[in-house]
Amino acid sequence: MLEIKNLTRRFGDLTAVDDVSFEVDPGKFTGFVGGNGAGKTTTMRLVMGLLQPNSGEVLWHGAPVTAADRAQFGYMPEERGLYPKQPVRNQLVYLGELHGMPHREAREAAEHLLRRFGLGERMRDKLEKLSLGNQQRVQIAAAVMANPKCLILDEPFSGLDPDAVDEMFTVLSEFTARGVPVLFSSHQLDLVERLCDDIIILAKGRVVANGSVEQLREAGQSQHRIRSEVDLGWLRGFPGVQVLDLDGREAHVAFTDVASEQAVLHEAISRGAVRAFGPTVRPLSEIYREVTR
Ligand SMILES: Nc1ncnc2c1ncn2[C@@H]1O[C@H](COP(=O)(O)OP(=O)(O)OP(=O)(O)O)[C@@H](O)[C@H]1O
Repeated sequence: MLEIKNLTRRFGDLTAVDDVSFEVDPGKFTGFVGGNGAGKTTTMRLVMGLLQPNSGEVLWHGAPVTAADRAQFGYMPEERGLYPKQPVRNQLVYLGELHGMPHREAREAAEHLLRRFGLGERMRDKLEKLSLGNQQRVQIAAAVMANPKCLILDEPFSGLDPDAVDEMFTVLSEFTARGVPVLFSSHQLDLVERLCDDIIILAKGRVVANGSVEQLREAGQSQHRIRSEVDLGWLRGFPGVQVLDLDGREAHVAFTDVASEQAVLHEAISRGAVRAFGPTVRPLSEIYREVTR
């Protein structure tokens, strides 16, 4: 397990990462979400030891992370690490060798990955000759090349079309299935909601929400949709109910307690047939707006 404990990093007067703590559990996809400048990249650089914290620490399996541990992490940096003018396969082989793989093994692993990513025909091409989406695939291949024990990926899915996202996710799932913790940052909330087990939301350098998608939804205000055969105007002013949206026979409401939920249901039935009554699934984008406000 990767633990980020009370990390703080300042740049002059700016506190880019402010007492940030969270965990990335084995075998889990943890999405790291936050607006521009929230501190995601800085946190990832601190995890990788590319920046030093002003305070706080990073633990790997309960002990302070070492250079040897980090050498076994797969990292996809924001600035991307590969050379545009070098052939794709050579770069992956070189990376594998840097991580201690014998040449032959590195070459086999690189070729296997590139074929897997649909780039079998492009192995000898310079990176810059590939489309942006394919360059991104190669960057992901580089991060997973040396059988990483932990993956730290800065915006791995940006610039990928939906099919490519699913393809990359399938590849990364092979690592989580083996217990590898994966932390990835993203601006694409719908994608994070769909792919992640856990989510960390960062705003102005601080963690403002942390948990599974279900936990975040439950922690927020619970909303219900009601559809009736008669007008629902009576909901306005009903005790324990906040009307969020009302359109004749259909309403979105929030209950302040379980008792008011039952009271409204009884009242609705007494006034006419109720066609729908149940909690609505809130999109992550809504929760995000709430916690980053
Ligand atoms: N080396 C640096 N020197 C000075 N300020 C920095 C440095 N690196 C980051 N910052 C500042 O720290 C804050 C957090 O930046 P960071 O890149 O970590 O955010 P982010 O969440 O990754 O944003 P984005 O989604 O835009 O990439 C920003 O205000 C940024 O300008």
